[in-house]
Amino acid sequence: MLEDLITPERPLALVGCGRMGGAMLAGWRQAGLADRAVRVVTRPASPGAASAGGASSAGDALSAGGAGEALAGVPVLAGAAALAGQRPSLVVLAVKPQQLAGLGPDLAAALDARVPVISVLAGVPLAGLAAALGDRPLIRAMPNTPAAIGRGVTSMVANAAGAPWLDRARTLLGVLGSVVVLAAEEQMDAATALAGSGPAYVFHLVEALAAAGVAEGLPEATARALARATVAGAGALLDADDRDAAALRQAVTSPGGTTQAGLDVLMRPAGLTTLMAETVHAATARSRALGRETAPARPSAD
Ligand SMILES: NC(=O)C1=CN([C@@H]2O[C@H](COP(=O)(O)OP(=O)(O)OC[C@H]3O[C@@H](n4cnc5c(N)ncnc54)[C@H](O)[C@@H]3O)[C@@H](O)[C@H]2O)C=CC1
Ligand SMILES: O=C(O)[C@@H]1CCC=N1
Repeated sequence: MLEDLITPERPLALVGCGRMGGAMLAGWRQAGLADRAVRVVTRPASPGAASAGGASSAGDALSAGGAGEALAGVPVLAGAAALAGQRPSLVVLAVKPQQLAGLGPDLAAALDARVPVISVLAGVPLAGLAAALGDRPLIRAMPNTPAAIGRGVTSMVANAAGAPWLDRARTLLGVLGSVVVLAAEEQMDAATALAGSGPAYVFHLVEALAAAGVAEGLPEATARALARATVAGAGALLDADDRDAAALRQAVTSPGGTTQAGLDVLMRPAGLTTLMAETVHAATARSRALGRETAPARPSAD
C-alpha cells in the first residue's frame, strides 16, 4: 500500500518534475497519493529571484515541460538543499542526466545516508549515482510516460544496499503500471531504448500512418483522427486480449486482402523489423554513451 510507504510526515521527494517526473506525479496523484505526502523539488531559485523559503505551492515553479497548473497544491521546494529537515521516506530523481553533477552534492548533503534514491535518469549507472549521491540504497529505474495514466512500464535494478528496497519500489512504481526487475544492470540500456523511448516510436507511427493516409487522398484531419484511433484501439485490444501480437496481426490479415498487400511491404527484408532493430540499437548506444558522458571525472594521476 502506498500509504504505508509514504506519509505527510515521511513524504516522497520528487527531484525534477518535468515531462517524466510530472507524468509519474500525475500517476501517483491519480492513484490517491495525497498532495501533502509529496515534496516536489525544482531548480534552486536564481539569485535575485524572490526567496522560496520553505515549501511553497506548485504552479509556475514547475517547469514549462511539467504538468504546471494541474499540479497546483503540491508542496514545492526550490533546490535540493531545501530537502534538509523534510525527512523524505524516499526520493525519486527525475532531472536530466546532465543535471546530476550540479545537484548531487546538495542532494547528498540534504539526505540521511539511509534514504533510498530511485533514479530514472537514462544511461546513468548505479556506480555513477553512488559517485554523485554517496553510498546509500539506490535503485536505477526506467519508466515511460504512460505512467501518467497508470499504464506505464518500469524496469528497475538495485545496488546491494537498495536490494531490500525493491519490494517497496515495486509498490511505488507499480501504481504507475507494470514493473520488471532486470536480472542485470547491463540490460538497462536496452530496456531504456525499448520501453523508455518506446512511446515515442509508437507516436511516430501515428504520424507516419496519418501522412500515408493524406498521400492516398484523405483530408489531413480525417487521416490524423483515423491514425490516432487505430493505434489507440490496437493498443487497447492488445491489452485486453490474451493472444500475442502475431496472432492479433493474423486476425486482421485476410489471405489475398488489403492487409496482406500492406504487410508484404512492411515485413520485407529491409522492412520494419530491420528499421526497429536499428532504432533500438541507436537508442541503446546513446544510453551507454550518456553513462560515459555523465561519469564523474577520474582524479588525475599527478
Ligand atoms: N521523457 C521521458 O519520456 C523519459 C525520461 N526519462 C528520464 O527522466 C529524466 C527527466 O527527463 P524529462 O522529464 O524528459 O526532462 P525535463 O527537462 O522535462 O525535466 C527535468 C526537470 O528537472 C528540473 N531540474 C533541473 N535541474 C534541477 C535541479 N537542480 N533541482 C531540481 N530540479 C531540476 C527541470 O527544471 C525540469 O523540470 C531524464 O533523466 C530522462 O532520461 C526516463 C524515462 C522516460
Ligand atoms: O530520450 C531520452 O533520453 C529519455 C529516456 C527515455 C525516454 N526519454
